[in-house]
Amino acid sequence: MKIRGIHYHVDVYSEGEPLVLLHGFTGSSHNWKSVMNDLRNCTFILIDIIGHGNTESPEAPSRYRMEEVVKDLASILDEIKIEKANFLGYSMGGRLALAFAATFPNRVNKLILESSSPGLKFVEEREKRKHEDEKLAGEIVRDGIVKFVERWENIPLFATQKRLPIQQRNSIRQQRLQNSNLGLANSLIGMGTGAQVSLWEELPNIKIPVLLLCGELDKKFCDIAKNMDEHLSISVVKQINDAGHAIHVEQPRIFGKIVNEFLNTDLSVN
Ligand SMILES: C=C(O[C@H]1C=C[C@H](C(=O)CCC(=O)O)[C@@H](C(=O)O)[C@@H]1O)C(=O)O
Repeated sequence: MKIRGIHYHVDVYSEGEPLVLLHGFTGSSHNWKSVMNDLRNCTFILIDIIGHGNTESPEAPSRYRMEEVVKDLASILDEIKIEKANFLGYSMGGRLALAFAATFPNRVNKLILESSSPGLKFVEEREKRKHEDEKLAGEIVRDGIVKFVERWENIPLFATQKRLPIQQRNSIRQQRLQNSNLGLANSLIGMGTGAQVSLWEELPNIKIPVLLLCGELDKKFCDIAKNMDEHLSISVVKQINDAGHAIHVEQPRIFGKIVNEFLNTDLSVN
């Protein structure tokens, strides 16, 4: 569908409560197939984020800025005539889901953030990370997608994925390779962790229920989740045992059970 001048790949599977699923950097909506069967009573709204999957990769990095992409999400919901939805975001997708909730608070029922963050709190760390991401973006364009994916799947954050069956690892690799150099590079430049504004200051203003998921073996993002939990109004942290960063990949059954319980529990405050 054409959204604010960009062709977006959006799949909608209708059954119950609307749930927007937002994948991570280098991912696509295909990543969610392994957990959808475990999620009850959901109308799945699967979106390939700009620069990823079968969604267009515009030339201008500025079009990937978080402020632009949250407007895209609002337009997608308008297009499919859904006023309000639950949101589940993994990693980069979680940063996007949180930015959407902060921008359009009346359009989010419940928020699930898997291994994610509100960005970086201090300008010095943002500038440093922005420089690192821009350097990596340049290497993606210079060296090509194959070399980048080989490098990316071997970063320490994904070490636990080496325990996965080789067929599953190959499937993740093939999906990553479907992305374009330009799309991934511009995604890093436009909406990377260093490029986005800090949402730490927004957390106390988020008045909807938030489930913060982290993998026991991903200490960095468990620390971030626990810190976020201290600033959010209605939140809970669930640390999943024997899982790293991509919990929905490494522990899909437990992931589905926890997400189901959260989505199907009435958390309204009297
Ligand atoms: C390496 C760090 O940050 C990157 C890691 C995770 C994020 C992500 O979306 C990865 C998804 C995947 O490949 O499974 C990514 C992002 O949020 O954009 C970060 O760049 C780190 O140590 O912070």
